[in-house]
Amino acid sequence: MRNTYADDSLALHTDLYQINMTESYWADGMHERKAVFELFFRKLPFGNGYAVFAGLERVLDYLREFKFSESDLAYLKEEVGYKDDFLDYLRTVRFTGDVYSVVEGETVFQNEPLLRIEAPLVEAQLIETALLNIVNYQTLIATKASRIKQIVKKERVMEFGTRRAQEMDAAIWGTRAAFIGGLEATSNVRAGKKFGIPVAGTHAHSMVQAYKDEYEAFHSYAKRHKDCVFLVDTYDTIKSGVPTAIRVAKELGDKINFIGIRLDSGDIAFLSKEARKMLDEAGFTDTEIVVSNDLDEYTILNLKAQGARVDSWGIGTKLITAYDQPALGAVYKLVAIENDHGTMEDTIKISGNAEKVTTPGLKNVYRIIDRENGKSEGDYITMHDEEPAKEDHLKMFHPVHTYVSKFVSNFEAVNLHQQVIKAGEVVYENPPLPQIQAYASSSLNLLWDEYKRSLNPEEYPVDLSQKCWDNKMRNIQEVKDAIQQMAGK
Ligand SMILES: Nc1ncnc2c1ncn2[C@@H]1O[C@H](COP(=O)(O)OP(=O)(O)OP(=O)(O)O)[C@@H](O)[C@H]1O
Ligand SMILES: O=P(O)(O)OC[C@H]1O[C@H](OP(=O)(O)OP(=O)(O)O)[C@H](O)[C@@H]1O
Ligand SMILES: O=C(O)c1cccnc1
Repeated sequence: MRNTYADDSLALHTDLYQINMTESYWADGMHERKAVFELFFRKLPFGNGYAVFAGLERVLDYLREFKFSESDLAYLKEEVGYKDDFLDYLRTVRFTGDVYSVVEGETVFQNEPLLRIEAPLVEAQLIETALLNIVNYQTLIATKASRIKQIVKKERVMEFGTRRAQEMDAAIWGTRAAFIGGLEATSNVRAGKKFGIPVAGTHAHSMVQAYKDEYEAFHSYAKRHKDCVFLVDTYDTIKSGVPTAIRVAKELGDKINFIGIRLDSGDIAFLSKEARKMLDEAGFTDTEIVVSNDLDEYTILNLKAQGARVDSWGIGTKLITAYDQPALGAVYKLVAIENDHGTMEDTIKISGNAEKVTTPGLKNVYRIIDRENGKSEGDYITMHDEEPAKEDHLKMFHPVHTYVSKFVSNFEAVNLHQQVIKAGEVVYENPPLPQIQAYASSSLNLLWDEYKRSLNPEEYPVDLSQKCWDNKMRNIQEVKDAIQQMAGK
């Protein structure tokens, strides 16, 4: 069974428990209490030394439009059994809060708030699932793309993954995230239309198979397409594919723009070197060799080490599905809530695992940049009312291994958060995508190379201010005292 609705909305793109909690908050009169949630991940993906934030554009669209439609409410009534008074309340819910976020393309790290949501409790609660859904995937793919681009360096990388992506939304938004991470083009035409990403492509084996002959296929392709990249590995790359491509290019001369060839199977290092020799000997020294076939940063690094002659990389499955780590694991945690008397109180989630204990209270995250060398010393998480830019020097220490510390002076402290929504109104205009991509690249330039290497990078410091640390310890102690008191009763 599949139902379609003219007034479909994304408000139900949430977990049932969010609506159940909303019902309790509403029934207990807590729904309007101001709550503060933070969205962050705990561990960098792919063993990488940094991540690239993406997803804000869709988050803003989602929050701007947030509203239960009549068919949503009818479904909740009929299928879940919520009562009319609660449904009448849900009908009025919009997102009216404030959102602070890092911008898309920002280099980000573990345990720092990427978004801070300050809103009435129900609103902040209902949006959790969708926000995580969006940011988890897009940040993961932008990071994977950036990793790949760090290895490729100057050659062009094209995103070829739509056919292998986890359904259509993932292909479209994954492509956008991949572009933010540094890819130059996509084969997905709809992503090109929707986001202005350059589209690019060659042709498939099926075309050669359809004509049953490489010469016929290349000729026919060239008749209608001036820019030609011929796929040369359908039968035999060296004996048939490359010589046929050269023959067609020579015959058609200026009538076509012979961009080059694509290799999609076999030993890419060997074949690319052989093909390069053949193309050069035929006088096509400016032509490009495009390669594809289950590539990722590891294979590319290896191919480069073997001296493969590649000008352009087409990357599908392993990028768009984040093949080696399919989840970022970002979470959304309550850090403060208004109490009965109308003042904000911190909240904490305790865990046996020190790294999983949340850091309570409203916080900011600053990038501490050394004024002398322009490089980033680390990120510094403060309580909301601290102003590290006004300090002469900062003590930065590891949030778990506190003995690891350093003093920094002559620094700039750049607040990574921008207010993107104010009282429900979007107040931030996302820059055009090429600008976001350029920002991602400049943000990465702040990092020393040690944090950017793909294998065993140094751990970038994400430290707490003394005040933040003391506040966390005080909150832990308060919870412990309360538990002890209860146990003693
Ligand atoms: N020289 C190379 N060094 C390391 N890996 C390579 C090299 N050449 C190709 N690969 C990678 O090896 C993997 C498998 O290639 P393989 O040659 O086994 O199969 P294939 O050529 O794809 O076969 P098929 O004809 O079924 O497509 C791919 O991920 C490809 O990118
Ligand atoms: O290998 P990926 O990184 O996932 O990149 C996408 C792949 O999609 C195509 O293969 P496919 O076998 O689907 O079609 P084809 O017959 O056109 O080669 C293309 O040739 C690439 O190999
Ligand atoms: O244009 C191509 O060569 C292409 C596009 C999608 C997937 N594989 C290859």
